[in-house]
Amino acid sequence: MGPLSPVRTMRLWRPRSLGVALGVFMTIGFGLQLLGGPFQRRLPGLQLRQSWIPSLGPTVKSCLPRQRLVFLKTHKSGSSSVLNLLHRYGDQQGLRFALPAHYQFGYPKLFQASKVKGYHPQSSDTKKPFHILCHHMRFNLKEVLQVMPSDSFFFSIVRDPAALARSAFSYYKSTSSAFRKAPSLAAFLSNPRAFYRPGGRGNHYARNLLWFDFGLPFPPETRVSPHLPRDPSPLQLRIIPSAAGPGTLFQPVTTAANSHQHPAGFASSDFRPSSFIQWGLAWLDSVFDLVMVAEYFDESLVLLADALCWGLDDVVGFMHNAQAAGEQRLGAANKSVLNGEDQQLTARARAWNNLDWALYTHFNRSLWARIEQYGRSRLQRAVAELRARREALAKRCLMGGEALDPKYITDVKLRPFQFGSAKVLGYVLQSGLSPKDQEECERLATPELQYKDKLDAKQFPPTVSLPLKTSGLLPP
Ligand SMILES: Nc1ncnc2c1ncn2[C@@H]1O[C@H](COP(=O)(O)OS(=O)(=O)O)[C@@H](OP(=O)(O)O)[C@H]1O
Repeated sequence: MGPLSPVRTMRLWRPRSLGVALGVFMTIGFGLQLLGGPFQRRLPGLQLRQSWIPSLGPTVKSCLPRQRLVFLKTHKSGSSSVLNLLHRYGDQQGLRFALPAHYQFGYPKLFQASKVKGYHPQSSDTKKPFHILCHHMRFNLKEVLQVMPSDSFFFSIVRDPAALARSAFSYYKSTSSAFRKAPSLAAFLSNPRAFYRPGGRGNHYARNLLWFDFGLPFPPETRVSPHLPRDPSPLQLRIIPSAAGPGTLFQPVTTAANSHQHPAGFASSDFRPSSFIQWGLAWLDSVFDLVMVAEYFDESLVLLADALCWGLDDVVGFMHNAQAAGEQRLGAANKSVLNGEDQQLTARARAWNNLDWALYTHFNRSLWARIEQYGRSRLQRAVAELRARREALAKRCLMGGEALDPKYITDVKLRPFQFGSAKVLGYVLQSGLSPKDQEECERLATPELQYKDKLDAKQFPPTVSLPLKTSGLLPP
């Protein structure tokens, strides 16, 4: 490997070295606190990513589409819907995917380059043969850079930990020992310590799953605050009027006094992100070019298309991997007025997943800062256009125009993998589609596992064994 550029060197701060740095940092943290102001601002050299400049508008096309991508597919956060658009784009453009031998890269272990099918150690960025790395992993930058060029576009997605907890509890009920013992999510969150043991089987699904997937080290004091289950500051959720429709979601409200510092839930000093967390977030900022927010999925897609210099048609798609009762769960987390029980559950889930809540609010803020840069009304127009195209596609492609219970999906190519305690919804195509529409609609509706198999077969075509010349071995 040639000399490391400062950017690459800094990016190689992997979790273990980060952990040591964090330990040192925490010991001097108090002194730094005395300097006042957010610590992040005192690390000018740490911001490694090129700062993002929004494009000038639809008429000015001065960029080249980016085709080297690392997508950290976090769990239960809308990531399968993103995966579908990556699969489609890479498939149509003939790009090479860094694929796992099965469906994940040794998860929950940290990502290892050796788990990539067809990987051979490469000496330089230019020789790296893959364009897209996007399947489930626990992020490990050093190993990712063995497979992908360091100037790849790094991105990921986060979701409100309360919605994520509802989704994960139902999906991983039998996988996590903590969830398995709990009769309900409400019972679990009312006294998590009664069920949860750190390091217990599958228990990374039960607490701070996003933080885990991002490969960050856990602070030594990862334990329930003595104030739990007291709720953090009263949660208010505001519906954004412009985001009407099924995708209508919320923006955590901040009070006027603290709007630039602490989103709702951090207003209480108990939930102020510690310096440890701040450091982890600053590190992620230095690595990831964009972190999407599931609650603002369409807004995130528009920003993604802009950052990648892709068209809207490249990012428009259908929702994948929704669980049958998911809409109620999603609704519960996003209703403007939550009933007492929902509100308590939401608050408890956010407090229990305190690291994820810090991640989520951090990236929610970054997204909104980016939206401001892009221009709110310009974004609204693009989101409306995206939704109109999605609706038109749904009408053209889908039986019933929407996701259906798997009992209706008889085509194995389209039936989503069923797991967890709720049904996973999928799609049935309209009959009588033209061959062109059939192909396009199938791409949009294909679940992630089947699409991965298709890409795998394309990249690694089965070797055809040559017919043997010995006629004696051939059947008569
Ligand atoms: N576009 C969009 N916006 C908001 N939310 C979305 C979106 N697409 C998928 N989802 C919801 O994300 C949940 C599935 O997440 P993942 O695909 O990451 O799950 S998995 O880890 O790959 O199994 C799953 O949540 P639940 O239904 O609550 O389980 C999906 O409904």
